[in-house]
Amino acid sequence: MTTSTADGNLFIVAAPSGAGKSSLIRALLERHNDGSMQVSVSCTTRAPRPGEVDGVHYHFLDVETFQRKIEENAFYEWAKVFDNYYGTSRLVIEETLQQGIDVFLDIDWQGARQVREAYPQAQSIFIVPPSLETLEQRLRSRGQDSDEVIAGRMAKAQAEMSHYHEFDYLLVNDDFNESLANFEHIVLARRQRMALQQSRHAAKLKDLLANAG
Ligand SMILES: Nc1nc2c(ncn2[C@@H]2O[C@H](COP(=O)(O)OP(=O)(O)O)[C@@H](O)[C@H]2O)c(=O)[nH]1
Ligand SMILES: Nc1ncnc2c1ncn2[C@@H]1O[C@H](COP(=O)(O)OP(=O)(O)O)[C@@H](O)[C@H]1O
Repeated sequence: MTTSTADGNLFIVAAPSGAGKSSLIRALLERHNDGSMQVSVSCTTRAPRPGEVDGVHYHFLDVETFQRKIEENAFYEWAKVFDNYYGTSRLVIEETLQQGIDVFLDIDWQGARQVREAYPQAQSIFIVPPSLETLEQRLRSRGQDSDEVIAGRMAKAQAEMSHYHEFDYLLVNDDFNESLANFEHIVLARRQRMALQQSRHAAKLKDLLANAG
């Protein structure tokens, strides 16, 4: 991907299912609803949960369509998670970043690896629950998955968590408001740093042009 200093920032947010990543991203976007941040809507072959809307929560695709998109190189990253395919649309990410908008990717560790390789300046945040018991309680309280699905997610949680060290930040989501404040701090600090770099570039360029003239 070609980048300019005015590009938006790319944030990877991963967590075991039920740790609270969707809730934290949603709450952050509600606090910054000025169009400067967006969450990427992934494509998936999993069935919609009750209340999930096509194009809002996910783009729900059949396996054949998903595989065709893989062949067309339409995904920035993709992975198989819990026996379903999930992927991030390349075009949407590139266009959104080029508009200077920050993008959040709610993806698993496999996707995070691919994004880091393609876009090393991406910031990655791993969210963990305070305990496995709490994780199970959250999956149950969400009330959207069957016992079988919850058991499968709990079984995979430890495998997902074993990748925490690949991430720039680790956030323990115990008290929600405290986690939200920490999450916001990470995001705003990155923005500030990039803005500072950009202004340094601008100042250097001005000097260079003045000296050349
Ligand atoms: N690699 C990758 N993983 C994704 C993508 N979208 C969602 N996931 C991950 O797939 C897993 C399951 O997501 P989902 O079925 O929505 O369950 P939830 O995490 O319990 O809400 C989570 O770890 C998501 O972060 C994507 O576009 N790419
Ligand atoms: N800090 C927290 N304390 C208590 N409940 C939480 C907290 N964070 C999230 N939850 C709840 O846990 C459930 C799972 O959160 P969700 O954001 O859907 O997880 P994920 O996107 O990581 O799968 C939801 O019912 C959510 O409201």
